[in-house]
Amino acid sequence: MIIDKLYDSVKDKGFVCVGLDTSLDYIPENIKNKSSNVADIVFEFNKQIIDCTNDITGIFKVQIAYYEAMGLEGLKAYSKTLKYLKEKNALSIGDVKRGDIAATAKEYAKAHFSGDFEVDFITLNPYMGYDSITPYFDYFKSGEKGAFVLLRTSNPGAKDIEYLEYKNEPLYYEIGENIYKMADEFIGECGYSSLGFVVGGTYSEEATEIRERFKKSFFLIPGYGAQGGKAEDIRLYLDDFNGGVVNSSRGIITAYKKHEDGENKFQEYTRQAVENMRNDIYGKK
Ligand SMILES: O=C(O)c1cc(=O)[nH]c(=O)n1[C@@H]1O[C@H](COP(=O)(O)O)[C@@H](O)[C@H]1O
Repeated sequence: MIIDKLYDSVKDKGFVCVGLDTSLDYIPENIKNKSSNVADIVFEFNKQIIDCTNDITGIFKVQIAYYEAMGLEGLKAYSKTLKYLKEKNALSIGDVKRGDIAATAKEYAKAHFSGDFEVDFITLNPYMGYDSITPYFDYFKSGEKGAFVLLRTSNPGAKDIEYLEYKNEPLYYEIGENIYKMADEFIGECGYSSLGFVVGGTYSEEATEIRERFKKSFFLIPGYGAQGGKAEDIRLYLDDFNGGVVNSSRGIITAYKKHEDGENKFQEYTRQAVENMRNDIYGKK
């Protein structure tokens, strides 16, 4: 199961998930000056990040919106980045947050689990119902692919719908419990399922309860860094520093901007940002 690969990767390389949310605004001038082609510039930036962090990064998450916003050139860079990750034996999450009727979902599955945009995991939005999630199951059964379904997100608007009261508790528990049952079919040797959840690291009130109730769920935990998620809160969602990956995007890929000599030492500062994040969450600083 793909989740066993992720579990082993976290064991070897740690729980950090580097987010390649690449906007042209984030790219140092000296990389921009290397080419006039947008796809090449974006890929070169991502490649440099991957090269200097791969040995301390459990998985990379590539947020497709940033690439779509750049049109066809952006999607070329998206595809090239995913191929490069594969070449480097790095695992990938395509952050596509899909959710649609079954017939369309089947096409999304094909689009992101094969071909030009193939990734190991994708993100899914369950709010159109369970028939928007089940069309991906054949890929999970194959053992090759997995997904993270939004459970309780990191944004302030999470309160608007996810927290609506249902059977005396927030609605996301009801959705979570139903998907958790389905996820039982895809449990790997590591004890976690290839169908996991996205849990925002910006809230901690229910962290212990969430970890306890969804014991066999692997979590994608965004919100550290730019969104202010705290190490002590995020730790609660992990299980012995595994069982989840902690994403930071802007906090890592724009870290170099905080230094006067940042452009010249782009890779050094990027790696340092991952190391600092690891140490912070491990409680070493
Ligand atoms: O599914 C996600 O990855 C996600 C869920 C969520 O609840 N909150 C959240 O921020 N994300 C994503 O995680 C990344 C966070 O980026 P930074 O805030 O720059 O670290 C972005 O790619 C978001 O789209």
